[in-house]
Amino acid sequence: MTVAIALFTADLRTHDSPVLRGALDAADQVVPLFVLDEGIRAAGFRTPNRAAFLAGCLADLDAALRERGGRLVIRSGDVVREVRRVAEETGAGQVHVAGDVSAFAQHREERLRAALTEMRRELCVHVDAAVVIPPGAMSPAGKDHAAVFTPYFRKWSAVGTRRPLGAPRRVSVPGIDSEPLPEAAGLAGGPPSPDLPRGGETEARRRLKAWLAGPIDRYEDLHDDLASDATSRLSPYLHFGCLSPVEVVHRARQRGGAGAEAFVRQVAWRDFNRQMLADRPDVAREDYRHRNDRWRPDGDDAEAWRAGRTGYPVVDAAMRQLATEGWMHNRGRLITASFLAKTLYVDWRVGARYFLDRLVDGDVANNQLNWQWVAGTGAATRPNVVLNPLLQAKRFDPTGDYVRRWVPELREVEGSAVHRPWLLPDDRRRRLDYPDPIVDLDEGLARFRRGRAA
Ligand SMILES: Cc1cc2nc3c(=O)[nH]c(=O)nc-3n(C[C@H](O)[C@H](O)[C@H](O)COP(=O)(O)OP(=O)(O)OC[C@H]3O[C@@H](n4cnc5c(N)ncnc54)[C@H](O)[C@@H]3O)c2cc1C
Repeated sequence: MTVAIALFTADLRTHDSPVLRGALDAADQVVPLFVLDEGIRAAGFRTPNRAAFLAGCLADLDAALRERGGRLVIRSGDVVREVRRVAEETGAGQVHVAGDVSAFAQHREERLRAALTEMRRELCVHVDAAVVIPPGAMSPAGKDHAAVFTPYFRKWSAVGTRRPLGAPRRVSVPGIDSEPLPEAAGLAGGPPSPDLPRGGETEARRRLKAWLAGPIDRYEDLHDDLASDATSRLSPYLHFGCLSPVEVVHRARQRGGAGAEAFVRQVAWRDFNRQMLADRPDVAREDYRHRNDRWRPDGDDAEAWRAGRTGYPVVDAAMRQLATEGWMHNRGRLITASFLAKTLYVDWRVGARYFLDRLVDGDVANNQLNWQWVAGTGAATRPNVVLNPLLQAKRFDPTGDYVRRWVPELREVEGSAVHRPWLLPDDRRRRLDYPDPIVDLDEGLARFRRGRAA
């Protein structure tokens, strides 16, 4: 009886899982293993929202494997030590794992290879299943990344993708001890956001099916409209690998139409950011293009921003959406990031850290590089553009419904007047428990230009 280990990392699913399929094809029995590694925890799972979501993903993966006659084996500790132990306990001759270009995963792969070679076992590294087209497939991995999205996307669209794999029918697991499934509270201190989405492949597939059945057709027209909430909300499921991006793109293309095309283009941004980070791991902390900014440090302004009390309703609405759902609309992310980095001229790293702490889809490549894009230190071709929150509100929340949904203090203010509460008659204004703007937009703009020009 031969045994192989399928080591799950950022691919917490049974459908289109090259790792699970590879292990099943190679051996009679498979150990589906997830290691709660100290390194993973330090790298970001300690945040309550992502910890709660991860706990949901693992419970769902275990249930899916049980339906197929197997189960998930959980271990805690150093991933290499635990893989060695499981290989010794079960006599597994191979370990299957997904390729991953992040510095953390590369280090893990090197250590696994060394340990398994010493044990005369084999490490089988599969395609990077977290992206559609892995960084090395269009240009050598870790070299010569594309710095401009449009030509990258043209090339990306021309590369064929592999066909998604189905889920296995049966998974036979050898007798082996497992720790209990982790509880969210045990993974991270502090409660998650109250309206956090539920983690796991089942919920991911339900959402994808519903999305493809109709709403995707409105995506091109409505994806920027804050109140319509007309985006897929698939980002946390893609981040944790509950959904394969290859399958998502494949099915969207099958569906076809302008909405699907616009949606696929957006999914390509994940691959674009990942290939940049693969080549420039320093951009997680350092400017991609250094511009001698005289950033202001964390302080009262940033605190008002975090609390959703800046006095600019559209900014505050988006920050409160983040606090409540652990997720924020992309247009909200653009407005709030521009407000912090350019209007308040606070170091983009302060905002990026807060987003990473709260976002259930928080992801180093997508978060840091989007922050840098907005702050003007990233790949944006117009780095000095400042998003005026009042103009953004007029365009992307013309009725004011998004603000009224998230800022209860302003719920009684009708129409677009909700975006400028300081213009209300004095007696009405006084009755609202809502702050005056913490910054004058023109002064903010002048400060940004002075700082950047210096
Ligand atoms: C300052 C800032 C920080 C961000 N931080 C993150 C982050 O940590 N994690 C994250 O997944 N996305 C991040 N984004 C990108 C984007 O806002 C989210 O991916 C999107 O809002 C998720 O919602 P959705 O699934 O409904 O997206 P949809 O509009 O339905 O898009 C489909 C998918 O495409 C991908 N996508 C869409 N836009 C982008 C983008 N600009 N960059 C990368 N991928 C994209 C996502 O995986 C998304 O699920 C950030 C954007 C900004 C401006």
